[in-house]
Amino acid sequence: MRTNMVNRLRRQLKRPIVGVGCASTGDTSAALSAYCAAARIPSIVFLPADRISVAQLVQPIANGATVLSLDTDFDGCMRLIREVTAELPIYLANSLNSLRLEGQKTAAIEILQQFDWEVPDWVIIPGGNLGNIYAFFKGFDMCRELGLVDRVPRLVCAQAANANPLYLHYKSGWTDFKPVTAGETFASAIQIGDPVSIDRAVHAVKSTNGIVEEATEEELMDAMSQADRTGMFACPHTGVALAALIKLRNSGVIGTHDRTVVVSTAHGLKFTQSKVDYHSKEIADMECRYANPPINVKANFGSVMDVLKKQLRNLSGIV
Ligand SMILES: N[C@@H](CCOP(=O)(O)O)C(=O)O
Repeated sequence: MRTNMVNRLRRQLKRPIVGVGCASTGDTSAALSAYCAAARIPSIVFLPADRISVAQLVQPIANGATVLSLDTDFDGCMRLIREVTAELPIYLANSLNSLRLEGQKTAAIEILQQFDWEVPDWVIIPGGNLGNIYAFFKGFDMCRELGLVDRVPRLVCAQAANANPLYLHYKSGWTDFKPVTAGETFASAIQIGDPVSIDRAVHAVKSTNGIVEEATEEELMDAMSQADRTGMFACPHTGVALAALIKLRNSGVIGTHDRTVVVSTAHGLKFTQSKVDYHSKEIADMECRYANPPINVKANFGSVMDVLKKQLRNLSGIV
């Protein structure tokens, strides 16, 4: 977000802007409140009560934002803040704001730069409000227009099966878009049924010969946990994108030698509860096949040795 631009608008507009606002499932609100605090601009965030993690809730609170915890889902928060910002001089920073996308698109430029300007074959992006996929498209396409690269990657939008309006639209052959009521998902930041950037996302997918894929709760939690086993600490939304990668690889759509980037949208530390539930195998109807629960052991040498010998036998078969 360009806070210098907001500060300029605050001074120059006939009706000066008094603050910056967003509806959020926890990540936009964290970024917005941090930058606003640094730029000394008041921030106002609308959050769906009891639908975001404690770590996500506490970030805007700590940064001094005005936090409205609303008894509705993200789509309800989004509708409300659009109504409110039509009345009050609050600058709406969600992804329907084209200036916001200008900042967001730089992630695509960074990918190309880090790949030494060699275009990856695929970029997989978790999709909720759908500004992200359009911003990536905009960044890649700008680099193509500038002649920095000669093509754009194929984009994959990965949605949770419980909140999959774009996936359904794609599967229907892009016939009339229908918003859905988003069901509960561990990928709570993309628990969105009526995305504001739907048209832009459709444009991004179509223009890149892209794909929309979905992941069930079990698929996304397993994929996240598999990634963690490699030393990452992924969030459930990244799990959705990784599950899409696994599915597209298994079906042969993504080839063995295709260079694929998976976009990770949040840090796993914001979602410790779902990881704890997974590793405790406390999720109904989920096998949790990569669970790694802690072992409770009596605090004496004999008990510790017994457990370790058994464990090492299982791990290496040599003790
Ligand atoms: N996942 C987002 C939802 C807000 O959408 P955007 O339009 O600001 O991208 C969040 O973290 O709040």
